[in-house]
Amino acid sequence: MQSSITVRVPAKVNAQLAVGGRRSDGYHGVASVFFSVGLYDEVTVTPADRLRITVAGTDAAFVPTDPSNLAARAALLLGARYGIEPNVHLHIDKGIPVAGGMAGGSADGAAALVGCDALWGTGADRSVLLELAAELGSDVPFSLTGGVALGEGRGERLTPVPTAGSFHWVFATAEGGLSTPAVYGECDRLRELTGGSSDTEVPVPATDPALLEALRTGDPGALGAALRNDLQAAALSLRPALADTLRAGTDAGAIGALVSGSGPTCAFVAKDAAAAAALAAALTASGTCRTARPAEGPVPGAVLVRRPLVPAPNGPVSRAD
Ligand SMILES: C[C@](O)(CO)[C@H](O)COP(=O)(O)OP(=O)(O)OC[C@H]1O[C@@H](n2ccc(N)nc2=O)[C@H](O)[C@@H]1O
Ligand SMILES: Nc1ncnc2c1ncn2[C@@H]1O[C@H](COP(=O)(O)OP(=O)(O)OP(=O)(O)O)[C@@H](O)[C@H]1O
Repeated sequence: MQSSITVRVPAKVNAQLAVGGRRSDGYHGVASVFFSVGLYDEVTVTPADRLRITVAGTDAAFVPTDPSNLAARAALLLGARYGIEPNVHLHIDKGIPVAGGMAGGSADGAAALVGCDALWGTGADRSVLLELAAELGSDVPFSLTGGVALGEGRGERLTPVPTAGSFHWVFATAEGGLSTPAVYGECDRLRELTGGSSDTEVPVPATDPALLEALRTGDPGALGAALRNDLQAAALSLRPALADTLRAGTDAGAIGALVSGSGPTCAFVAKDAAAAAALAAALTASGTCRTARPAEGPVPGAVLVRRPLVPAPNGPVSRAD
């Protein structure tokens, strides 16, 4: 019989994040070019007598193990949809920075949806998983799909973006996280100083065609030049030291630099794998970040890495893959 399922799920960076005005529901309309990169969490789902969460990895101590954890919320939501008691142990091995602007919690929510679906044999359609993902959070649908995608609405309405080849990124993590609502709130506050922050006062968010062309042609220089994040000023306002990190990366040869999503992780583009390794070493040595890691992308979204154990037709139990 099947014992446990492990799902691997990547982090994201927003190669571009255009933020519209604050809507009446409190969210902001966005045009987000989500880009999945090879920094991963793994979520292992095992049958248990009750819903239980454990967390390992860097900064595990900052991740909630109560029902507010996005992985727990995902199990509860999928269970409620299919009338299943969500009695599972969810073990999260964190490789994605916590509260770092790289959708770590969202990744775990997406992974738990995929893992519980496989464990319970619910066979949910992709469209159902995407709908539940959007209910969990604006970034969760993209964690499910991975690749590169344009996110509209509050970020949950996805359209795949064609890309060529692989791009080389470096991610510089910071001590301590930033709260996503606080960064959006700071963005509104800064906008109030210069003309208003509501839906009617801020232009409709749109993507830059130069970014889409850079992705389509696989040109890292053009990607670096087209990076843009409307939340960056707010993240820098809340954490001024991030300017030093961005400058250190640019001085060390990055061909593009921006704050990742709501921060405080800073993201840099390098021309190839060797340049990314050198840039990560220089950033780590600069003392302007906790550590810097290279990662390639795009990569797929949440995927099963260990399939259920199933009885072989004429023999002992074996792995399905
Ligand atoms: C900054 C990004 O990571 C960029 O991809 C996302 O916009 C944030 O997505 P997320 O963490 O999944 O956020 P959610 O869990 O949906 O929302 C958390 C809070 O962030 C703010 N929020 C989020 C998304 C959005 N489009 N507008 C917002 O104003 C709201 O205050 C909301 O209450
Ligand atoms: N599985 C989880 N992993 C990490 N944080 C979680 C998780 N579930 C809930 N949280 C809560 O969510 C907060 C934000 O963490 P997360 O790592 O998702 O931030 P983020 O990467 O900045 O998110 P995003 O980029 O989607 O805005 C944490 O401070 C924590 O309280």
